[in-house]
Order: sequence, then C-alpha cells, then structure tokens
Amino acid sequence: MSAQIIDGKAFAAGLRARVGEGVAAFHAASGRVPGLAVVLVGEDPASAVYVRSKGKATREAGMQSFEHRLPADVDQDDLLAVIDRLNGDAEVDGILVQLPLPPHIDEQAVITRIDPDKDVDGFHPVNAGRLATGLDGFVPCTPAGCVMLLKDTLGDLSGLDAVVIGRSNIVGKPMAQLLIAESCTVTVAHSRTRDLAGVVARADIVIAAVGRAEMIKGEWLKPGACVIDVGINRTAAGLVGDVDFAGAMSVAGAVTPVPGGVGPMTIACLLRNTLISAHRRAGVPMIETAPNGGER
Ligand SMILES: Nc1nc(=O)c2c([nH]1)NC[C@@H]1CN(c3ccc(C(=O)N[C@@H](CCC(=O)O)C(=O)O)cc3)C=[N+]21
Repeated sequence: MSAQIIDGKAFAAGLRARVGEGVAAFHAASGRVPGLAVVLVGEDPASAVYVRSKGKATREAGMQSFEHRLPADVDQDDLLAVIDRLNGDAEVDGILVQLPLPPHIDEQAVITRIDPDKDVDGFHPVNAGRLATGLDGFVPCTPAGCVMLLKDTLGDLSGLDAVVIGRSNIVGKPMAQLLIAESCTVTVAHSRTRDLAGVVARADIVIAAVGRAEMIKGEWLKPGACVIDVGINRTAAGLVGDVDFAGAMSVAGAVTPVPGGVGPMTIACLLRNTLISAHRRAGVPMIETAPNGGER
C-alpha cells in the first residue's frame, strides 16, 4: 500500500491565483494595490533565495514588493528605524523581517517593533495572544498552510488525535493553537519527550517540525495517518524533510513531500495575510481566498 502524496505546490498555486483575484478586487474597491515590505539583513545565500522568491510571488499576485537589504553588521537601532519607517508608510500593508538575524541583534526586540496590524508573519506577541484567545489577528504562515492542507485531505478535523513535534514560537506553538481551534486532541512533543515513537503511534495527524533530517520513522506511524512534514534539511543527498518519506509512504494515508509540500504554502499564506491586512487597513470587506475557510 502506498500513501497519497499531498501536492502542496499545486494547492499553493491555486491559493496564489485566488489571492491575485482578491488583489484585483481590492484595487477596484480602494484604488490602491497591497504592498509587502521584506527586510533582509546580511547575505546568507539561503535567506537571499527565499527573499527573492517571496518578491517574485508578491509581484505575480499583483502586489507591490518593497525590498530592504541591510549589511550584516547593521546597528540594531538602524534596523529598528527602518521598521519604524515601514510602520508609518501607508503603502506598506505587511512587514516581514527575514529570520534568523545576526547574533548581535535582539530578534525579539525587532519582532516587537513591528506594528501588530502589519505583522503578516504573525510573530508579534500581540498576534500570538490573539491566536491563543480566538481574536482576529495574523496567523503564522507555515501553520496556516498546514491546516489548509489537512482540511483539504481529511475534511473536518474535529476529534482527531494530533501530535505536533516541535515547540517553536514560529511553527510548533501556533500549530498547536490552530489544531485546538479545529477541535483536535493535541499533544505537543519535543526534544525532551519520552517515547516519541509511542506518542506518534496514537496520532491521526502528525506535524513534524523538529529540524532534524528524516528523524520521524515510518514504523512509528499509525496506519493511515496524515503526515505533514515542515522540515527543510539540506543534506549530501539533497533536500529532505523531518520525516523518513519512503518509510512513511508505506504506512501513512497521506504525506507531504519535501520539497513541494509545506514550503510553497508558507509563501502563498504570506501573500494571503498581506491581502487580509490591506482590506483591514482600508476597511474594505474581503472575499475569502482559502478554499476551506483558512485561518484568521
Ligand atoms: N520572517 C520570516 N518569515 C518566514 O516565513 C521565514 C523566515 N523569516 N525565514 C526563513 C523561513 C523559511 N521559509 C520558507 C519559505 C518557503 C519555502 C519554500 O517554498 N520551499 C520550497 C522550495 C525549497 C527549496 O528548493 O529550497 C519547497 O519546500 O518546495 C521554504 C522555506 C520562510 N521563512
């Protein structure tokens, strides 16, 4: 038996096309085009690639892309001044500061400086609090994309056992919040979890976000489980996820590939959040772009 491969790349292309239609409708209603500002500090090649593909996707959706490149040794105060300027710029609906930042910069101070109502990454503590309490805000893009793929694959998630492996502020914690909101029974596992294999064995839904190549083994899975692999690990053998893909394929019901799974959804959800922000800031009601509801 072989699992269904969840085609995140195709789903994300559809979502980006609908966001593009939403951009055109917003332009017709408001006379302006949504804008996303991306700030890149330093010249890390992987980050530069991501920033370039975000800029390209932003323009393809009909939005404005503002790119700010700062040297690796930039003063924290100068970076904060750039954020202040973007916070006050009416053309900018979304601000993304590419992470990680160089070690001399206080990442939390930078994230907290972004206007929560332009924080399309959903990393500001105000947005984390809104998500935890069920208020409208911005949901982090990777977990939002994972929920869309889960609903597309499984339909209603209510009552399912979900295990989130990883407890980062960016993926694991917001992922758990979203699954709680979908009425799953949620377990959050991490590096100190005892008997990870035993925890995974009970799960109808497995979200792997540990950042360790092929750590989650196919034999651990409950037969028929839906496996969402958030990992992107560069190895000698190429790009691999946090899940042993071949092993998972012979036990699971459905699996996301790496690449072509969660990654493209992250960018599509970033564009969707920017469109949502533009509508909120202009006071224009928005037509839903996610096929299965999407997240706040
Ligand atoms: N403030 C901030 N927000 C982010 O959302 C953010 C960030 N910082 N720092 C870096 C990570 C990483 N990230 C990815 C986005 C898309 C793919 C993606 O599209 N991947 C493709 C191609 C992978 C490849 O070939 O390299 C795929 O998985 O199929 C991957 C990774 C966003 N990040």
